[in-house]
Amino acid sequence: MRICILGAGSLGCVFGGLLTAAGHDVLLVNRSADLVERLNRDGLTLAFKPGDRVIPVRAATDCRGQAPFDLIVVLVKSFHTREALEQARNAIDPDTAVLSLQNGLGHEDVIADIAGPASVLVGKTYVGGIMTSPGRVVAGVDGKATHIGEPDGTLSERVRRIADAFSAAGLDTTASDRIMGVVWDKLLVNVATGALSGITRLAYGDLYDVPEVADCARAAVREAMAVAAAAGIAVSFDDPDRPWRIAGEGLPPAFKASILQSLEKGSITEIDFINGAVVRWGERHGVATPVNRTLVAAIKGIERALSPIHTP
Ligand SMILES: NC(=O)C1=CN([C@@H]2O[C@H](COP(=O)(O)OP(=O)(O)OC[C@H]3O[C@@H](n4cnc5c(N)ncnc54)[C@H](OP(=O)(O)O)[C@@H]3O)[C@@H](O)[C@H]2O)C=CC1
Ligand SMILES: CC(C)(CO)C(=O)C(=O)O
Repeated sequence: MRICILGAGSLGCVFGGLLTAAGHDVLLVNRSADLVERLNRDGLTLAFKPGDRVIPVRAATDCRGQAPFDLIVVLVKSFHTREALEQARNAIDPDTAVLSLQNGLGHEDVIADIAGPASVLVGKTYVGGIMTSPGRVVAGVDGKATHIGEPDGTLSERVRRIADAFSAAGLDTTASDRIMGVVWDKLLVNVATGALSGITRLAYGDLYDVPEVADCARAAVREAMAVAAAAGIAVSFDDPDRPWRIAGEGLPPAFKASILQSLEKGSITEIDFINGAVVRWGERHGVATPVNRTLVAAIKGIERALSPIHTP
């Protein structure tokens, strides 16, 4: 398959590296010329528990001159999606599937705007990646599932084909007929810990030690579950404690949720797509979301206090 990883950062490199190693024709796109040069010169190093694996990869700073891809996997941060896809327009044709594996809600609308509704695939992943230096990524793949699907839940041939290709590459992937439920399951996990990590500045080891934080996390998840129910979306959890627990499962005590990582880099965060999405969906469906609203306000305030934020 001809695949573009749009936003080859921490997570994109894990998917791009493993799909390249499995024999697919993969282009890793990252706007950093320095990173692209290193990847083309030295290959990508994926660090797994048993040891490092160096994978020769093909990288570029954009999609200029590229023929249309079979699949584009969107893995820029949520606030970069529109810009990145606009820049990749020439590499999208009616047969190109565009799959977001980003956290949060709302990416599919942006993809549909630019690539057309027929291109849109929906996905979520529990795979993790942290780029520890340019071109070296610590990968968390074992036991971490990825789910992809058509927005309407159809188990199409293309979804099955892509899921099979990902699984054969070592990325355990399911073709899902309830992908919107899967999307909300992951949203609940991010709602539980993301904003609270950013506000408290605590890594997971400490975050889980503060009972008041746990109470607040469960309250935020409870609101999001009420919104999902009002919207007719069936999530897998009935206890708000589960998403809170799952967020930290298998991660080292020093692990920091991505919202905290963004703030520590001086960047804005994906809060609008996570707790912010719960607030917007709550307004749409008549469900009050005061806890999520407050978490959004606090993170927005921190982003402002850290300004001048680097322009993303
Ligand atoms: N990392 C993880 O473990 C997980 C991440 N996710 C989700 O995956 C998405 C990506 O996260 P992550 O990999 O951590 O983020 P990263 O910031 O590590 O990677 C995104 C990369 O995209 C680059 N980029 C930004 N704009 C463009 C553009 N226009 N064209 C090409 N490249 C661009 C960024 O460059 P620059 O650095 O200059 O901004 C960055 O290197 C997010 O939605 C996140 O929530 C989901 C599950 C786990
Ligand atoms: C690792 C996990 C699941 C929870 O922190 C995450 O998605 C994030 O930090 O954004």
